[in-house]
Amino acid sequence: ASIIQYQPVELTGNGDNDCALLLNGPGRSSHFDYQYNLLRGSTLDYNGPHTCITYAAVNAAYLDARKRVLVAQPHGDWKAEDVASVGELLMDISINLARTYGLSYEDIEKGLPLIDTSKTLIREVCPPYLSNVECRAGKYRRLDGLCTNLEHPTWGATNTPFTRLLGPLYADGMSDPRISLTGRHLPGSRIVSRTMHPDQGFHDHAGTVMIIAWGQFMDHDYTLTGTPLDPFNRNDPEECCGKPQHLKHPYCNEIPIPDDDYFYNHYNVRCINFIRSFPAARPGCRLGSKTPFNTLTGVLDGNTVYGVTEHHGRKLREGHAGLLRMNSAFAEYGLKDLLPLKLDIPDEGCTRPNASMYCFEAGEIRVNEQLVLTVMHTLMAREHNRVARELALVNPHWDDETLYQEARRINIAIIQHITYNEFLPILLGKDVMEKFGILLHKDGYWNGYDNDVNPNVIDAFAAAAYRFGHSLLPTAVERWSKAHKFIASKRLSDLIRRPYDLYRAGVLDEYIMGLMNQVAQAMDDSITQEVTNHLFKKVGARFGMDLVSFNMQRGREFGLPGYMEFRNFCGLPVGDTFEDMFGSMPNETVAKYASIFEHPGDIDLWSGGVCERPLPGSMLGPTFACIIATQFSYSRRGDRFWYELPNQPSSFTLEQLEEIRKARLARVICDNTDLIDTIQLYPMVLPDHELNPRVPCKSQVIPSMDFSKWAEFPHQSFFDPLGKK
Ligand code: HEM
Repeated sequence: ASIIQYQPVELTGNGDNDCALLLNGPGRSSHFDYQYNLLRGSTLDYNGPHTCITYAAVNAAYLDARKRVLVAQPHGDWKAEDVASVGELLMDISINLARTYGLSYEDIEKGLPLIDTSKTLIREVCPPYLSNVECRAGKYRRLDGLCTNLEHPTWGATNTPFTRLLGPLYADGMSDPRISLTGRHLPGSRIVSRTMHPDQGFHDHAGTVMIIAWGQFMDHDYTLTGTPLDPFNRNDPEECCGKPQHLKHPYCNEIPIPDDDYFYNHYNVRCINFIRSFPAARPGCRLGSKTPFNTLTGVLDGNTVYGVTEHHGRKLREGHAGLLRMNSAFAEYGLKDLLPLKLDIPDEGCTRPNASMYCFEAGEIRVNEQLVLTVMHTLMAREHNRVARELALVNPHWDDETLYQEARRINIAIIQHITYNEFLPILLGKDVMEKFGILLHKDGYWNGYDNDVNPNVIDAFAAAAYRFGHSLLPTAVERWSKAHKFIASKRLSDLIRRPYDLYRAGVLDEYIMGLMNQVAQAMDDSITQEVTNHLFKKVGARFGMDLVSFNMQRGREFGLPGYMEFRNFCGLPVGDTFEDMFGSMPNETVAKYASIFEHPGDIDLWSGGVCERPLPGSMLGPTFACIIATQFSYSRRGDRFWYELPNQPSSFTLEQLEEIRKARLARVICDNTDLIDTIQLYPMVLPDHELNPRVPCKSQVIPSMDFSKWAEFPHQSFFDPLGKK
């Protein structure tokens, strides 16, 4: 096979008939042949004459696409739907060129993105944040993540494409959801869900529900896929099932439910609504196949607390003393504040029993997805205000902005430290962390920032691997007393989008006590029916939706290749037959796969990943461990604001860094709750007399940070020993 070479062409005269892209061979097919996906271009014969795609051809495709696609050109912030309109236009142009020139898989994936579209009419509509951002190195990171990397301003920023670990597998080579390697349909997502992921309820041996809470809180720091939303209540549109084609939402990709479904057939449910993701506009508005995009930042930057736009960020602030706005509902009892009420668009992500009940507002829109998550948001918002007050004591001359930014910088460092110091060692285990270079330094600076690492979220992380948490979900969530005694529990589905228990004084602390004392479900193929049959159940309804089906449907519509390809990427043994899988998962699991899939290469990544046997010392099997560790490595090495770094405007002093290293989740809980006075050292693991003892909050076994290390001598003009000013 010949080596494929693409030649992006340097324009000097910018003539319309100059080549924008030279293909080393002729066009091969006038339609997208799924075979090309399978062959991935590797055995194609490229011995023909060169094919030249001219700037004139790109411009013609652009003008043609503009007739079909209405492109948004907002003056202020670019919202996901605005970006998507440009994404749709770019897809239309790419499809047009692919058809005209009969482009192969390889041409679409590697050739089209080489065209410099800033030399075409496309530049008229390219969002400014994707085409020309000037960065200056400052002390504080931007909320939208732009300029995290000074040379590549969009790396890690909001509303930019997910990173592909492997080239996508779309049925049409461009955007249609993946189909079987045989060219036929895959088994429906619900069939995979009910066959492979029934509710068996095994428990983990040591991990507490706090892992789930922190895990989901981290997920919401990382990833929220851009999808169309209902313009009124900002929830997923429900315009797929049962609608005639012409009334369906254009992004519908509904999930059929077989007639014989053991659960949904009782309620005559034959279909579950599902909406596809938006197409991204790539940086520089480059062409290519559909890539979904992330509306959050790829770095860990506490957007859960602070938001990702200036407008939202401002709204969350009190406006003085660097504080975040809170709701002092229990001030009369001397109890700590709750998050503020979500008053605008109150139904967004919130199931309200009546018009006088409100959910909560925080930096991330899914704060009310389930009560336990709301609890974590409350803790970290309280922590911000606690840090801001401490800083004000040592620096009374600091204004609102300085206090806010400094408290934010410290709070983000605390989140990063707890994640890598307490959460990842339990999730991945020390061996995996060592292998992927993500063990923290114990002292001194860590000088590992790498300008060439893009911290954007990996597609397979968002659409599959980091959804491992769905396997840990319990059927009921428990409340415990401060004396570590069980009080009561509530069904998980009754807490999803219904965080109202928190309006009862003292209950937040009881949930936190529960999080630390209740054991999580095992990380395995079994998933609670609370989310496979009852997800987002409406008030009074007896059934809901299926999260496991969503995971599969999302992976397919993202164009994620199958589980086997990711094993291969991770250097793990792969095979062409089901028997080849016996080593990595139980025999019965393999047999069940063989009963529904035609080819082992078709198995969905999320499904295969949760079925793998965990690695020693880890909660995860090798494929998920590899994808998740890769992401956490990118997010550290690609973050110019990472808290351990030296020599950056944002760097802490060594003394301050030593204080940040004292941060512990147990201390955050002790400092930001009302009743809790004893706690195990590592709240994500069950208490144990020897390994994880309970200690009093006031004991210095759980150290506190010393904020005097942030004391700054007032600037000369503030300092007036004679008291004349
Ligand atoms: C009761 C708890 C939870 C509920 C109700 C829930 C529900 C959901 C839903 C509805 C989606 C969107 C599915 C789609 O349309 O593709 C989702 C996505 C996701 N979930 Fe969960 N989830 C929960 C817990 C968790 C946990 C504990 C983790 C991780 C530790 C997690 C990780 C993710 C990730 C990474 C995504 C993809 C986000 C995106 O890019 O849009 N979830 N979850």
